Amino acid sequence: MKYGIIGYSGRMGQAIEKLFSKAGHKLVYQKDENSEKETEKPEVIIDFSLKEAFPKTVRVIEEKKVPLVIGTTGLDEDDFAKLDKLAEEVPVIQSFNFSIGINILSELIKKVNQYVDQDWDIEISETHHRFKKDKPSGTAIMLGNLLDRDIEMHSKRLGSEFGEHEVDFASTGEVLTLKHRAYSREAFTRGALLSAEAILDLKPGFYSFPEILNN
Ligand SMILES: NC(=O)C1=CN([C@@H]2O[C@H](COP(=O)(O)OP(=O)(O)OC[C@H]3O[C@@H](n4cnc5c(N)ncnc54)[C@H](O)[C@@H]3O)[C@@H](O)[C@H]2O)C=CC1
Ligand SMILES: O=C(O)C1=N[C@H](C(=O)O)C[C@H](O)C1
Repeated sequence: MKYGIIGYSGRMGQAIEKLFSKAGHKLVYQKDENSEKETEKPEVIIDFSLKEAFPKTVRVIEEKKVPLVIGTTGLDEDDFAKLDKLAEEVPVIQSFNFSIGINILSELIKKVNQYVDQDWDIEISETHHRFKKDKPSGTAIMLGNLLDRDIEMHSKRLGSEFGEHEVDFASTGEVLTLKHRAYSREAFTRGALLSAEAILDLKPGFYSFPEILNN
């Protein structure tokens, strides 16, 4: 597969290239804040850049009309409206967290949510590396949106932590804690690879990562 990366020089861009080349795929397009290089037209573009890069990502996909796998966080409703527009022309797979574990955690949270009433306190904590620009994480926001109330979020920025998310449910007599921790960026790049390979067979439309996992 010929693929492109927007956010090539970043932590995720570099991790994507490492896993994709191991899988035998060919990098033909790369874009960063101040550079862009294309040797052939890509069959799919992977975006792990930044919120401020998003308008340019939209323009690149509008121009190249190729499928998009996007993991960039910090996107707002207007950005999602632009993704929906792109998805009229090409398949788009979006996830704030491409790890299998977080998608399992999401299902567990939906289950617990059926049992806890207003007598239970619920709080979410996330820990990431010191260089992460957005706070709270996109994953924490996504997990919070699975619950039927506004959730207190706590963020730590420590060293080179790859990503830890903890959801605590507490009544006055007990605490139930669900936690996921990434030990490597491969936790995310594996899901991005699965999505990039799957998207080649998809019709135009907006797809979540769970939809790809369940296929
Ligand atoms: N969905 C998921 O599974 C995951 C999502 N992420 C998200 O991916 C994004 C990138 O994370 P990192 O690689 O750690 O960040 P980073 O800061 O290491 O890399 C950001 C990249 O974006 C590029 N960039 C910045 N402005 C740009 C612009 N205007 N045009 C094009 N490129 C531009 C930079 O050159 C750099 O290559 C973040 O939003 C992060 O939250 C990170 C890990 C997993
Ligand atoms: O910036 C990161 O590293 C990560 N960001 C994503 C997020 O904001 O949820 C996903 C993962 O936790 C790693």
